[in-house]
Amino acid sequence: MGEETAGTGRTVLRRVSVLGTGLIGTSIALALRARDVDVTLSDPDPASLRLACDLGAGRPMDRTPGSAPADIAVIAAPPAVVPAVLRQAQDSGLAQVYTDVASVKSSVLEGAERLGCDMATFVPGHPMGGREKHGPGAARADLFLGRSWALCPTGKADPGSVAAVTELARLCGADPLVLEAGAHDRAVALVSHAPHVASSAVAARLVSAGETALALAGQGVRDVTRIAGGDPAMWEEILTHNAGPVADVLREVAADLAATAEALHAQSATAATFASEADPASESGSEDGMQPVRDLLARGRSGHGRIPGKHGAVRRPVYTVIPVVIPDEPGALGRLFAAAATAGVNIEDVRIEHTPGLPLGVAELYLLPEAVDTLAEALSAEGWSVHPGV
Ligand SMILES: NC(=O)c1ccc[n+]([C@@H]2O[C@H](COP(=O)([O-])OP(=O)(O)OC[C@H]3O[C@@H](n4cnc5c(N)ncnc54)[C@H](O)[C@@H]3O)[C@@H](O)[C@H]2O)c1
Ligand SMILES: O=C(O)C(=O)C[C@]1(C(=O)O)C=C[C@@H](O)C=C1
Repeated sequence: MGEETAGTGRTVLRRVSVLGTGLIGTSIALALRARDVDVTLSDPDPASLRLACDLGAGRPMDRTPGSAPADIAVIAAPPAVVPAVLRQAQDSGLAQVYTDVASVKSSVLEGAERLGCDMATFVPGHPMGGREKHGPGAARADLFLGRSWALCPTGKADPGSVAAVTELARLCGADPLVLEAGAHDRAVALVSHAPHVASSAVAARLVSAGETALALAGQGVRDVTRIAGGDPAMWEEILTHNAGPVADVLREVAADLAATAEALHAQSATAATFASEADPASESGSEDGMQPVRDLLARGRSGHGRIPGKHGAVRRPVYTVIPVVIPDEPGALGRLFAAAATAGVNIEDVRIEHTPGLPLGVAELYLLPEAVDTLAEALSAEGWSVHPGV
């Protein structure tokens, strides 16, 4: 399970095996590679494995008989298969310590116990970083920077196993947090799983939205519905495995929404009466009717304010975005990237905003702040329409 560095109390991880090279497995592998850990990879989907290797996340696992066990094996597969993958990995002596990353913990632990897994070397985990995209192509080495990483060891876990998985989380830039599996599941029902359903419920309204409404979509609806873009099959699995706690939270959300809808319905009837009778004296009555709405908005603001990480806790690099107008024609993006390369500037990320029917689009280039002036000057000199600071 790795060695302990004398005097530091920290475990040194030299070799980690990642089973499942999707979004989370590949992101963990990339973070570990950046810390010079030797990473071996496996996935039943050869295309995922190949892409993860090509991205520099590690090398394919080679299980020749007698090969030394890795310090840790990370099972980064869908929740339902974790216990079986764990049992098989332990039977083959793949690693000294095992962890997983599934978004639910009680059902994974129950499954592992049921299959007779060795619970001394298994420390279930859940990194609280992710994206609405899946697969290795969406992976990022910085996905877990400044995020919590839940660890849910049972009483049977060896302290050395817990120390090794704690170090794994730290190497990925996360803050390990040890808690009991049931407490974890109730907590993530509140801060992750029910929010996902609420986001889906809002996004589902857009299925039958008219083109005019969609054309008016701004950042608000994009923020509220981003996570609804996640993989439905994965989320069905997560919700099935944490059904009770998620249902409890959703009942409370539904009660707030129902009370708000009721109050607004009554308000709209009152407003219609005002319009026909022009009776300002009854206005105070309508304000009282708005009390449930006022109350929800105030509680919502307070709850939002309680989310940690607003005061510098997140150490994720902050990129500066510079918009560049690009003609809608073949090769335009290639020329833009070539100009950045000539200027010696690395584009960290790029998004394209394109309005169908218009001959132009906007490429939003994500840069390290210190690279902005260099690139803006180089692109302007080549005649590009650059808009830093917009
Ligand atoms: N997506 C997120 O935001 C997020 C965040 C934290 C944790 N998680 C958890 O991480 C796990 C992986 O999710 P993801 O988002 O990376 O999904 P993903 O679809 O990107 O990747 C899952 C990978 O697991 C592989 N796989 C399937 N069966 C396997 C098996 N038997 N053995 C090994 N690999 C197998 C698939 O081929 C795929 O490459 C899930 O348990 C999920 O609950 C997801
Ligand atoms: O940021 C996102 O896209 C996520 O949904 C990530 C998120 C979350 O709810 O925070 C989703 C599920 C995971 O199990 C952990 C993290």
